[in-house]
Amino acid sequence: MAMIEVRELHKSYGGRKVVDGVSFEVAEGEIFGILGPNGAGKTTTVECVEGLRTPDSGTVRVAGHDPVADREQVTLLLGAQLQESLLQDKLTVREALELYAACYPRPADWRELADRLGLTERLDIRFAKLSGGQKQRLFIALALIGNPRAVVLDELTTGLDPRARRDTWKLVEEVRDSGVTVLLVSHFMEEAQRLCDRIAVVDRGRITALDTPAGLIGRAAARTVVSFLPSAPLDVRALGALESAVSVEEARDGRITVTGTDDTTSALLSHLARHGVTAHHLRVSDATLDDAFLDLTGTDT
Ligand SMILES: Nc1ncnc2c1ncn2[C@@H]1O[C@H](COP(=O)(O)OP(=O)(O)OP(=O)(O)O)[C@@H](O)[C@H]1O
Repeated sequence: MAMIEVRELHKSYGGRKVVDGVSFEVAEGEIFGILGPNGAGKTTTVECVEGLRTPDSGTVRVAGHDPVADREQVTLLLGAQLQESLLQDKLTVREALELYAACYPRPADWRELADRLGLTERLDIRFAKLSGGQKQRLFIALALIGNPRAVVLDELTTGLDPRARRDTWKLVEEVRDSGVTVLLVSHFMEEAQRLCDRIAVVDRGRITALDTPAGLIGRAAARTVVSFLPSAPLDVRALGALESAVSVEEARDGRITVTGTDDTTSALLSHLARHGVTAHHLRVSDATLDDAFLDLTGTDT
């Protein structure tokens, strides 16, 4: 049985479809990502999974339970990351952990959890005085305090500096390694690529692709990115006509970037040789999840 199952989920606000037939399953022990541009319907989808919103139609199951009808059961099975506004500024880390632990019949040992999440030194610090990274660590601790089998983490690293973001990613991996299934909402490509076993790309309320990060990248039309500084002026438009070329850009410093497939790279090198142009500072790289995302949604994040 899947840990989380969503079938044909529909939700509208004021007649506007926000979630339009979303279906996916999250297997036990998986980190499953929901990735999409702002307003795509990601939060609405996971709030239906958490039982915070009632779907207009479709079914949602968490370990076989309906989040609306079996609210109490699902609250015990599924930990949810709090929104910042729900914690009082004056509450200390210790008070928050004790308070939330008291809400569950079989809570985790909050001292152990604080230790795992690097919060032991911060126990007497008030919430308002914590750094962004420390707040997020506290939210992860609170999501895990009821010993859930799965957690929903929504835009966990938004607003964090790169270092704190990487530390948080490590924690999410540790959470998965401890046997907890993770449903992660993100609009950071790098985050999804690094953490997720599978990703559903959501655009305007629909899933446009569902695959492993490598599968999504492979599916994108553009797979190879070549950039170079030409030794002599080049007709940039002619490069756009090369086999399977998807885009050609010329930067202000004269660097040209051609996106396409391996065939485009071969055609480009032959083209340069024919025109007696040398490619200085040549870089060839595989497309990233960013490129795949643009292909699959037609939008940037
Ligand atoms: N309670 C509500 N009433 C009306 N419209 C809403 C409500 N909640 C969300 N919306 C709208 O529904 C759309 C989808 O919102 P949602 O938060 O699910 O998207 P999202 O993909 O999580 O976006 P973001 O990354 O910006 O959080 C947005 O246009 C949002 O303004």
